[in-house]
Amino acid sequence: MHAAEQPLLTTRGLTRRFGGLVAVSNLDLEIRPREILGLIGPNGAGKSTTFNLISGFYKPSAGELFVLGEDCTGKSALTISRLGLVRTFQHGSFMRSMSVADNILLGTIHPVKGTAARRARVAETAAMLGLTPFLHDEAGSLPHGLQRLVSIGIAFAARPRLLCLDEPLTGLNQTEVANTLTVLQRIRDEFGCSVLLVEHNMKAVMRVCDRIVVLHHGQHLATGTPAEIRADKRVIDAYLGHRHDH
Ligand SMILES: Nc1ncnc2c1ncn2[C@@H]1O[C@H](COP(=O)(O)OP(=O)(O)OP(=O)(O)O)[C@@H](O)[C@H]1O
Repeated sequence: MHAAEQPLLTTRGLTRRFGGLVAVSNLDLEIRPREILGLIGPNGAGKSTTFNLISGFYKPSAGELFVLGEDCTGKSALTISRLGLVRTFQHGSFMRSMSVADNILLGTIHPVKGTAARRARVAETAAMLGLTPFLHDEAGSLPHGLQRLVSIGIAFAARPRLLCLDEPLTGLNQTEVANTLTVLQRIRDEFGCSVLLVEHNMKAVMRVCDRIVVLHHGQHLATGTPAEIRADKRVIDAYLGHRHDH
């Protein structure tokens, strides 16, 4: 297989139990280069657990995880992030009292060497995200939608191969959602970065994702393009029939 075609991430039989509860069961997942992959499903389906497993925050009870072909089963979040998988957290992760520039700078500390190179990376990242006019503002003083972009900026400043976003659209208004989706498409198109999107906003997921994986009760229910998923009776019965457009 050509290196460019190698999946960025592969799981085989990935399983996580919490006591007697199987939160993720026997999951086979593949994330390809340059794709926006949506991970959806009803509350409690196992999305966050999957997200934590593939980013190394949880250890699997069984199964395997490969990042860029390297066996990362049971490896730490730091090891996995150094291979190019960077994540955000559900409620945003940034320093409210620091400037936007200093926040993005935090994301450059490990991956970028030297002050000048870091400053250049901050400027380029801010430009990508439309944050240049706000670089010197306190991050906590910005509107909600821009605060979310600061969180994404910190993660993207590392120029990951795979950016994993946990519900980045929750609480955003329509304009902010549209703006964030444009940013995700630019991250894919201009930087060749793949995006894993865990999100309940179905309209947005259907609009931006190349492929979608549906989980239900910790199990894989379906994988397909947005059109395939929308038409899948099992998905409609388990999830889309009870719309989750918040
Ligand atoms: N740390 C934990 N300890 C015990 N049970 C957990 C833990 N984390 C998740 N679970 C359980 O595992 C199942 C899957 O939860 P998970 O948070 O992965 O679902 P989700 O699809 O992300 O849900 P939501 O959309 O509500 O965020 C749920 O039954 C949940 O209660």
